[in-house]
Amino acid sequence: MSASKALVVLKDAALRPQHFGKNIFTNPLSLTIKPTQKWAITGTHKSRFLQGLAGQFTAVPAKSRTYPFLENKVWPATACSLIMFDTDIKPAYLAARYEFFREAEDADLEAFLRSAFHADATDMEALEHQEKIFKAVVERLGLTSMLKQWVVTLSNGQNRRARIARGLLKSPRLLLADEPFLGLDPGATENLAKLLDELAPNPYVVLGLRAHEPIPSWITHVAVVDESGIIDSGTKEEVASTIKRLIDQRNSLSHKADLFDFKAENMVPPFREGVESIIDIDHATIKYEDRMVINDLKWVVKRGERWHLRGNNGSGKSTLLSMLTADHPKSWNSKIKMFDEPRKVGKHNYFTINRVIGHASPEIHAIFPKTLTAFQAVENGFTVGSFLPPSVSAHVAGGLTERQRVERVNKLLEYFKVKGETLFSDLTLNDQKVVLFIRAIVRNPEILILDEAFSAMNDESIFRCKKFVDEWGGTVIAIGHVNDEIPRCDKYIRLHGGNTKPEQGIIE
Ligand SMILES: Nc1ncnc2c1ncn2[C@@H]1O[C@H](COP(=O)(O)OP(=O)(O)OP(=O)(O)O)[C@@H](O)[C@H]1O
Repeated sequence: MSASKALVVLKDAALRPQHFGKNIFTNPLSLTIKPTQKWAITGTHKSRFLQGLAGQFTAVPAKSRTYPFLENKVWPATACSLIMFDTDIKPAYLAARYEFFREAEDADLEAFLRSAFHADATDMEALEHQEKIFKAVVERLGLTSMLKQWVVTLSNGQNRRARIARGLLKSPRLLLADEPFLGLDPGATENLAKLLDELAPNPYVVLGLRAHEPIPSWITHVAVVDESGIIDSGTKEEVASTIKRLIDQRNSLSHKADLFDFKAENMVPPFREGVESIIDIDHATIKYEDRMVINDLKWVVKRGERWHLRGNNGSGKSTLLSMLTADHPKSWNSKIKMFDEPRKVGKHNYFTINRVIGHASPEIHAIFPKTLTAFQAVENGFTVGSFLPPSVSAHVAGGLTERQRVERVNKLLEYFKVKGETLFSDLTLNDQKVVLFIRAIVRNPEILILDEAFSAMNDESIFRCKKFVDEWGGTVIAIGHVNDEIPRCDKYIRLHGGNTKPEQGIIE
C-alpha cells in the first residue's frame, strides 16, 4: 500500500441500487479523497453518499469508483466499514433492559466486542496485536468498567460507543462514521472526536455530519451533498459559505407561515380538579448490585410544567423515565406518587399508569412493529402501553369515538406530511420518528415524555413538532443532548449518576 495513493476516487460516477436501477443522485459524482485529507460529508443526502463511498450500490460505469490505496485483491466493501446509527438502533426490549435474568443469547460487552475479531488470527503475534488494540480501543472509549455488563443494559450513549469500538476492532482500512456524535454528551463527544482524529492511517476516517453540527477542528475538507449530487466540495474554508447558506435556510424555516396552520383542536390537556402534582418522587434511590445510578432523587412535577431532563450518558435519565412508565422493576414504590396518589400494587398497574402517558424514545423505535402502516402506527397510540402490539393491548384510551380517532390520526398525519398508507418500514427515518411522535401525542396524554424524540429528524419536522408541543398545554418531560432538538422547557433536572445528588433549576 502506498501512503500517497488516493483512498477513494469518484469520476463521473452514477450510483444505483442495482446495475439497471434508477440513479440515486441525479448528477454524476466526482470527488477524490486523499490520505492526507480528513473529510466530513454533510447535506441532506450525506448518508447515501457515505454508503456509496463504503462500496455499497453499483457504480456505473464500473471504473468510475476506485480505491487506489487498496491492493488489487481487496474487496472495497469489506475493507471499508460504515457505522450508521440512525437505521440500526439497539434492539433492547424496553422492560427487558431492567430485568435481572437474561436469555442465553445475550452477550456481555466484552463478548460483543471480541466477536469483531477474525477467528482465523491464531498465531501469537496476531493475538498479541489484537489484545493491544482491544485494550487501547476500550480504554479510549471509556468502556473498561462496563466489560462484564450485558450489552442490553448499556445506556444509549454507552451503546453507541460500544458499536464504534466494535467497528474499530474489525480493523477496517477506511472507517465511515455517520453522525457518530448523535446522542453523546459533550465530554463523550470531545473524547470521541479526538480519537477519530488520531486514528489515521489505521484506519482512515470519513465523518457524516448534519450541517448545523459543529465540524471538528481537525476536519480539513467537506463535501455538501443533496439529491442532485455534490453541490460543493473543497477545504473547510472553501465550502464555508455553502454551509452557512444551509444553516440560514434552516433558521428561516421557523418563520414559514404554513408551519403554523395546525390548530390542536380537541387536544386541550385533561384537567384534574384539586390535584397538586402530576409526579412526586420522594427521595428515591436506584442501584444495580453495588452501583448507585440514581442518588436520593426528590422531584415534583406540577401540571403544565415543561422539564428538560439533563445528564451525561449513563447518568440515569432513561432509568428515571422507565420508573415513571412502569418499565422498571422498581417502579412499584410508594415513594412515587402520580396525581397525588402513591403507587401501589393492586391499585395501579402498567395500564393504569401508562393510560396518562404519551412516550416516544429510541427504545420504542427499536422494537416498534415495522409491518404496520403509518396510519396503524399512529392509531396504535390510542392503545395503552409503550410497546405492546395492538392485538395484545386492547386498552383503548382517549375518550373519542372511532370516527373521531380516525379523523384525528388523519389530520395529524396530514399536518406532519406523512402518507398514512406507507408501511412503517418503508418510511424514511425522519418520517418514522415523526410517526412515533404523533403516536405519543395522538391520545392527548396528561404527561408527554420525549426521549431523544426529535433527534435524527430533519429541520422542518423538528420545527413542526416543537411548534406543536409549544402550543399544546400539557406536562412535558424531554431528554435531548442538543438544545435545538427539544421543545421549549422552563425547568431542568440534572442527574449525575450515583456520585452526586440530582440538581434542579429554572431555565432562563
Ligand atoms: N440492568 C442493569 N445492570 C447494570 N447496570 C445497568 C442496568 N441498566 C442500566 N444500567 C446502567 O445504569 C446507568 C444509567 O443508564 P441510563 O440508560 O439510565 O442512562 P442515561 O442517562 O439514559 O444515558 P444516555 O444519555 O446514554 O441515554 C448506565 O451506566 C447503565 O450502564
